[in-house]
Amino acid sequence: MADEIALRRPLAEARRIELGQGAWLDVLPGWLAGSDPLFEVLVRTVPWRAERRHMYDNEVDVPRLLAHYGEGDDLPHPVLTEAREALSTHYAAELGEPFRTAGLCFYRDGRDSVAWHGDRIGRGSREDTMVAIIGIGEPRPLLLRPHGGGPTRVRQPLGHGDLVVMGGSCQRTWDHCVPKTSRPVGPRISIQFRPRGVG
Ligand SMILES: O=C(O)CCC(=O)C(=O)O
Ligand SMILES: [Fe+2]
Repeated sequence: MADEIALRRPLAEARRIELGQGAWLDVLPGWLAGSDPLFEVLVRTVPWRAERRHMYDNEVDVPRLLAHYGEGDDLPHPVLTEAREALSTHYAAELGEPFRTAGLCFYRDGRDSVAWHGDRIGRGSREDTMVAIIGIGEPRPLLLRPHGGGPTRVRQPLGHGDLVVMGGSCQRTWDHCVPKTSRPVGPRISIQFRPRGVG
């Protein structure tokens, strides 16, 4: 059933990209099947809110819609609970704790974006940790470069059920962003799972 919403590949098939400085990126294209029907459910049912605030090191007004699910909150679809549990199991030894929170971002079109940053609110600024992201809807590239600037070193498209996991020192030694684009692009939702105290 092409439209069934389910995880379809073992996480062991993820490919690891060593970024250097103790940072890495695991990539698993098409982890989630049925991402289009899931997208429709999330657009309709998630309590999206617009947010203008300062976040991360230096900026930013937030040109995208957000929703946050803390520990113990029910996630907006059971497949997201399954995904969080599968990630917690697969990375248990390496991470040493489960993924606990979920942040959802809705990029309505190419004007929605997130500026260069590391997830350094909390423990990501001091410790190795992991942030797992599933992209659904239209792919938008996640760019990575070493913290402090310089050219983009990785450009990883994320959409239609693709998974990336940023790990090791990635949040403090590297920055990531989803740039604006003037190309016509459809909407995209990003789902990020993080351990306790990582933001
Ligand atoms: O949209 C994405 O895939 C990345 C989002 C992100 O980096 C964040 O919310 O911290
Ligand atoms: Fe981030």
